[in-house]
Amino acid sequence: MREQPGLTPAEAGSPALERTEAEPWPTAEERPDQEAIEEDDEKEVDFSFLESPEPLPETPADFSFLDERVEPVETATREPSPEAEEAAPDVEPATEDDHIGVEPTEPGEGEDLDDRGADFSWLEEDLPPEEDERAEPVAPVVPAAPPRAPLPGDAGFRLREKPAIPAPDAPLPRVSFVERLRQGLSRSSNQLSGSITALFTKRKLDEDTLQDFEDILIQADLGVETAMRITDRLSEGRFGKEIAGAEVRRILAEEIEKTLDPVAQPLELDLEKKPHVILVVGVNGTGKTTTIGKLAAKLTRGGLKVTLCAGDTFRAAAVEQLKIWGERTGSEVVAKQIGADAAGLAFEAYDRAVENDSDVLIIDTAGRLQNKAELMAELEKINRVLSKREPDAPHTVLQTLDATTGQNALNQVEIFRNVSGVNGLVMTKLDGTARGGILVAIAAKHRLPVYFVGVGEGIDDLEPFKAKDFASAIAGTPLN
Ligand SMILES: Nc1nc2c(ncn2[C@@H]2O[C@H](COP(=O)(O)OP(=O)(O)OP(=O)(O)O)[C@@H](O)[C@H]2O)c(=O)[nH]1
Repeated sequence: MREQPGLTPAEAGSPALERTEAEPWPTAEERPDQEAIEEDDEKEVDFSFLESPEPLPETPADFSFLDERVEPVETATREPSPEAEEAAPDVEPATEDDHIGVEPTEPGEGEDLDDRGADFSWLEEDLPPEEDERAEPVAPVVPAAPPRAPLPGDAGFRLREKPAIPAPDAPLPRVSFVERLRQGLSRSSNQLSGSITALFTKRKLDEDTLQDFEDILIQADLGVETAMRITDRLSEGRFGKEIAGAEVRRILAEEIEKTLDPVAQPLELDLEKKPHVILVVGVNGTGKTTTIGKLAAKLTRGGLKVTLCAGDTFRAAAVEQLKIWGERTGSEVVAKQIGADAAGLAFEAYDRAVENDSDVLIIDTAGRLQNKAELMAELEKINRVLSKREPDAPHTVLQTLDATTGQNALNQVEIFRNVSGVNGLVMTKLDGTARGGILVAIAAKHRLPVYFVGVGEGIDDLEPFKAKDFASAIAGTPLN
């Protein structure tokens, strides 16, 4: 379009204002309103007309096209074949009795389900295994889109590529217990490995090195006795020679395994004397109740019947916690109100376990009372009372030890062993502790069986204790 001086672009684009060559544009003088237009442009635009109450001028609408005759389009119809006529049943028109269009039922109307004695037993039936019997889903049939012609490279466009959708995370494979033990003990082993590497890099095995090595082992909670034995073993035939860190770790693992091997035993159940009674003792917070739950899970999964006794009548939460474990494992829980006599409760629980034909009775106990003497008196009394029912009961007195407490655990075994005749240990919280070495010191000193180790709070986080796995996890050597 030709340039049109004196007009705003909007006006210039308006067909009403276009002129031909033959009809030249008027000059400013010829257009007296031009000034006014320019003035108006500078002013604020007045949209008040939009709100004007005046009605729009009515132009009579032309609907005459509706009266025009439209020629019918001829369509081909097909008469039913005589065979089809014969086969098709006669369909009567619907009557009111056909109930086409269902009346909504008012709440409360209709049949009374209770009166009919409806059978809901199917609700309790086990669901069939989903995987095997599920029908293959039928994929919807979607017509394939016609292939799109590629845009020419010089067309000035580029098709935006859809960002790649990351594949959903594959379910994490269940980490083996050994792996979890290694992860759990990695703080303990990293500390030890780091010190060993730093000590033995380009250094001959002399008195000072051996002394430093012994100190490292003691700091790792392995105990003086074990530390001295490992140091002696290391110096045999190697004194005055260079030794690699890997070789030191291998010897360390071997010696730890030697110490732990005699105590890594399974918990033996004598079901000739049903119920086998396990009394669980230990300082509060060391994981007694949690360990009882995990043990009950293992036993019930193994097909044994278990009764639990909430003998920690000092702490309400412990009773509740045990009840939850009872529900989870399908074990009956014998409990009483807070402050009840724990020995009396253990006695009743024993009778209940006999009545309900339990294979195993596990008794929880308090870890803390008003004072230590009171706690010890209570534990002694539980033993006494139980032995009235069955001379060998409790058959197992299991002490839980918290791996994070380090050297303290040694003293705890000493005390509980004397008072309640501990004859087996479970070390809990080996996940994430830097003090896992304490188990070696306890094994060396007390020589009590270590039945299980705990590496977490979950139901499956308790595993039989294996000397080789533990030794290689602490020493940081590969498992072979
Ligand atoms: N990380 C970890 N936590 C654990 C483990 N075992 C127990 N716990 C946690 O330690 C805490 C104390 O455990 P409890 O089972 O209540 O200990 P308790 O000895 O019965 O305590 P009291 O009833 O106070 O005597 C809880 O939070 C447990 O979940 C374990 O192996 N690893």
